[in-house]
Amino acid sequence: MPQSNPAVAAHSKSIKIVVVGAGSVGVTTAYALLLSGLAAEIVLIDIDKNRALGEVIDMSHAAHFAQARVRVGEYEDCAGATAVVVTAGVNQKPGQTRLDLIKTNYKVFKSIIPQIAANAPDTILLIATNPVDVLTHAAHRLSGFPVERVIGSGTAMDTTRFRHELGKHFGVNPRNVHAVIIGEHGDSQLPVWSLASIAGMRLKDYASQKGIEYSQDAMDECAKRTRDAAYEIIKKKGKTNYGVASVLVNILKPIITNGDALVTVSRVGTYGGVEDVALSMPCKLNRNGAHQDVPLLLNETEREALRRSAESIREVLDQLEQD
Ligand SMILES: NC(=O)C1=CN([C@@H]2O[C@H](COP(=O)(O)OP(=O)(O)OC[C@H]3O[C@@H](n4cnc5c(N)ncnc54)[C@H](O)[C@@H]3O)[C@@H](O)[C@H]2O)C=CC1
Ligand SMILES: CC(=O)C(=O)O
Repeated sequence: MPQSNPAVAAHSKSIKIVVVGAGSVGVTTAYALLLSGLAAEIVLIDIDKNRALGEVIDMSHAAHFAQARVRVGEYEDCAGATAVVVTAGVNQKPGQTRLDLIKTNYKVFKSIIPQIAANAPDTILLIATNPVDVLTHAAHRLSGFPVERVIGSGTAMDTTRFRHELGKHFGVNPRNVHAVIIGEHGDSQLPVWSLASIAGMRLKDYASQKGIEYSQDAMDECAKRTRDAAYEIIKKKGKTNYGVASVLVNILKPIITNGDALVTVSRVGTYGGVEDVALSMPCKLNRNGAHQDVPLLLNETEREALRRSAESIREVLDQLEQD
């Protein structure tokens, strides 16, 4: 339902958000955004104009119960957008990794990112298309935008899943679990166990205080279910959409409201000594984009895992740059 918070409503009056890609992720995001009340205007762009139009007609009937206008657009309509969410491209088939999508989706990005940048030179790009880290890097290069204004949804999705798993395990609301997944939104992601806490206590201490059994095996199982969640969902229903749509709206919210929220998103930088790659660390999000002013105190094992994650992304980028 529309937001009743007056501060959010005041921000939202002039907010236009463009969603490129009116497939499953794009329309679920547009719908979640519509119901959030965060935007006054939502524009859908897709190479398949008929598909986008059908979605818009359907969603305009939902807009009746919200406070935003939804319409089909062209790249010229990106002008004045606070953010452009990019969800265009192919998704994984059962058994495929996210990195398997790179060739096809890089081609898609070469056709769409320059058009967005030409029409909306001051906007923020929010990338969801996979492999999201490699494509966040590509979008930075193809747009010429500063790194702060090219944000990949990254491990915001995995962090949400991780908190869900830990919340179930410890019997608390996931919002009260302070734990992050960093690195690649993919197989080399890593949980930051050394900083995970509930009610200000390390997980082991919380378990002991509550008389809950604690084992590293059970924790590793939570991390494994997090890492493999997309594979499992895709095997069963062919795609993922609700989780990512909510995560994208949660990233858009502090951008729209200048909220300074800390979210694990992907951004180009130097990680574990590996230069010029995009991967996720907690960033402060506001109207100017994603800011990496939250240095994590990782232990030696985590620093090494982060370096390996960064190197695996760098290898794909090197390959892409050679092709
Ligand atoms: N970052 C994340 O956490 C997640 C990312 N994804 C990724 O999002 C992407 C989209 O997934 P779905 O929506 O399920 O796919 P989909 O196939 O339902 O939709 C993709 C849409 O992109 C459009 N498209 C393709 N080429 C285009 C172009 N050149 N210009 C404009 N539109 C174009 C298609 O017409 C289609 O409507 C995939 O890469 C998927 O892996 C999916 C879920 C989570
Ligand atoms: C498909 C994907 O990247 C996800 O659901 O995490």
